[in-house]
Amino acid sequence: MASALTNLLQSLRIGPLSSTSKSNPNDVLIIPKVEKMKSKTELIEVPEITLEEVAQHDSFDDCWIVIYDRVYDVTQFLREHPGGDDVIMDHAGRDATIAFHGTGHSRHAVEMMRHYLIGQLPDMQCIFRSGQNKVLSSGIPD
Ligand code: HEM
Repeated sequence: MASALTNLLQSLRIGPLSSTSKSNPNDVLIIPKVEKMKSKTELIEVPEITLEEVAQHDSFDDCWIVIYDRVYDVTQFLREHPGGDDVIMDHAGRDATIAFHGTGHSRHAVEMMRHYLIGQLPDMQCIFRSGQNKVLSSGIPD
């Protein structure tokens, strides 16, 4: 059981630095910051983008939004969004978390989001995630 858990944590890249020591209290948990999934095995980090920078992208032809402290470029997606472009444009260049959450998007919709992920807010501007990836709401992207 313990090794199954260890394997799971290792496959998620969350685990003690040393794989040889058993439950050393000095082990440090490595928890990845925000990473964009390039393939199943390759993870790359996304850059920090401030709310001020996001605010510069508030038009139909250049639309960024913030959902759960992560920044998405939805310029192309706007046109194909099943809920319509207008509902996203209402939040262009700003935080859209509450509207996104309130709509009750499906798991499929949440998984789609990774395709549009371009960055994350700096820690100082995060309001839904803080510290070691603590999430204050449920049903959000991993
Ligand atoms: C990257 C961001 C977004 C993605 C990938 C996305 C994706 C989707 C998808 C796949 C659907 C179809 C229903 C579902 O599977 O849940 C949907 C519906 C919808 N979305 Fe989004 N969405 C995004 C952002 C937003 C935002 C910011 C709003 C703001 C209000 C919004 C409002 C809606 C609405 C109103 C519907 C229609 C729900 C219905 O007819 O039942 N979406 N979205």
